[in-house]
Formats: sequence, structure tokens, C-alpha cells
Amino acid sequence: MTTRPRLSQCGLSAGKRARLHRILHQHGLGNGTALFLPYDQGLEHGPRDFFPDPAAADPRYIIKLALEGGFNGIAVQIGLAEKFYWDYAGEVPLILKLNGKTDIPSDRDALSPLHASVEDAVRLGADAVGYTLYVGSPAQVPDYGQLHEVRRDAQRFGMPLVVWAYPRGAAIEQKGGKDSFYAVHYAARVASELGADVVKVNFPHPEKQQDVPDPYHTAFTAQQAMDAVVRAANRTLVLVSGGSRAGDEAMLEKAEESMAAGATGLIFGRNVWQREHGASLRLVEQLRQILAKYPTTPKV
Ligand SMILES: O=C(CO)COP(=O)(O)O
Repeated sequence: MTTRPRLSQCGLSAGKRARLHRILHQHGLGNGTALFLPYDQGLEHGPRDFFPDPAAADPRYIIKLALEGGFNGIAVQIGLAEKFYWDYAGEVPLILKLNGKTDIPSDRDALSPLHASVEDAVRLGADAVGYTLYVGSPAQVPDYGQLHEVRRDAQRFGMPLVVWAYPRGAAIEQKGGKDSFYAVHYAARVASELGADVVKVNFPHPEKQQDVPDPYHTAFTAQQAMDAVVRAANRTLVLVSGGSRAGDEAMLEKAEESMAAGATGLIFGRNVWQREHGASLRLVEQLRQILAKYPTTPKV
């Protein structure tokens, strides 16, 4: 097990630290862990994601769900933030996603363009900004350039930077895909080296990697792989993503293994809002019980 870093250890400016403190210690369970509700899938995958529960197509339903479920924050794109966030008077912290793209063209040369700024995030009262970085994509060079701009502004405004570190592209596919241990481990390290304050990763699968450098041939369990991912992120706080719809047992196991490894929290979207309302809240309550077992102590 890896120790979860405290905010005072993470090289944060006063503004970033105050905002992360609000998210982690004044919302959700208030114990330094986090449960985020991401809601950018309407852009990334299209409205098909709302077919399982049509209520979820309405951003007001999602924000209410985040409040009812005691989430630490929601992650949305600029258009929804401008139209809906203030309906709830900023009661749940906002991570403003600054880039995003559709899945209509193939992901092989993926680059996620910027369409909002850190200044927008300040104007909207956000507590963090989110940036999707496609590690391993042929477009990773311009991607790093965009991230650099965002990081500079985030430093200037004291705004925490959450990097969605997504392995992508043909080279990643050849090595076992975007959730192979090799890819997730590398992506966590890249985000940390490039200055993310928080990194969001897929849960790593050691059994999926192929054609990878030697050290990865060692047999890792899922728990060991997750431990290694948290270590690779060093003093960058780790969030683990939910992924496409799975059963409750699988989600709870992923949550437990992630938190035991030293992740700071979970960012589960479709697995929460693709269920009917009562089932969503029941799963959230079980996730909160897991988070309650892993407080950050001491707090600062
Ligand atoms: O962070 C996420 C999307 O931005 C994760 O969403 P899912 O849990 O639906 O995979």
C-alpha cells in the first residue's frame, strides 16, 4: 500500500491548496477522499450514453444527484457550466473541463482541443480545471503544448489542475490497450512529470498488456498494479475512473482496490447515472462506505 499524499506535501500554491481543501475536506465525506461525478460523456461519446436512463440527459438531474449523493464535485464542459451550474448556487464544487472532443473520428491520432480557459473557470467559481491528455497519441507533442498553456494559467490563478491521463493511439493498442497496466502506469507518471496536481487514470489491467518492455513481464496482481500506478504519480493525487457500465460487485472491488492502493478518490460517471435514481444512490452509498475507511490523516 502506498501512502496517500497530504495537500501540504504536494507543492501547491496557497490558492490551489485552498480550493483542493474545499473539495476534499469541506465536501463529500470531508475526510480527504473524493467522489466525483463526471458528466462530459455527452460530448465525448454522444447522447447514446443517456439511453439507459433518459433522466440523465438533463444536467439539472445530474447536479441534483451529485448533491443528494454527497459528491465532492462534478466535472462538466463550459456550455453546461454556464447554463446550469449556478441553478444550484455552486453548492457542489465544479471541475471545469477545458478540452474535449467527439468520438466520431477514430481515436488513433487523438488530440482534445481547448475550448475554455482557466479564466472561465475563475469566472464561474470553479474549484479546479480538467484537461484530457492523450498519452502515446501521435498528436502528443501539440497536446503537451496545450497542457503547458493551461498549467501556466492554472499556476497564475491558483487553480488546481486535474489531468485525465488517457493512453491512446495505435502504439498503445499494440501494447495491450488503454487500460493495460503498462499504459496506465506510464500515463500516471507522465501527468505527474508534466505538472498535474491531480491525475485521473483508468484502473490498470496487468493481464491485458502485450509486447511491453521486460519489467512488465513480472506477474502483477490488480492490487500490485494499482499500487504501482499510485507510486508512479508520486505527489500527484490519483483518481480512478469508472468506465463503461459494469455490475455493482465489480465497481465496489475496483473502488476498494484503488483506495487501498492510496488513490485519493473515484470519478465514476456512467456507472452512477446509467442506473435508475434509487439504484444510483444505493451504489453511491456503498462507495462512500469504502471511502470512509481511508481518511487522510493527519489532515494537512
Ligand atoms: O471521468 C470520466 C469521464 O470524463 C469517467 O467517466 P465514466 O465513469 O463514465 O467512465
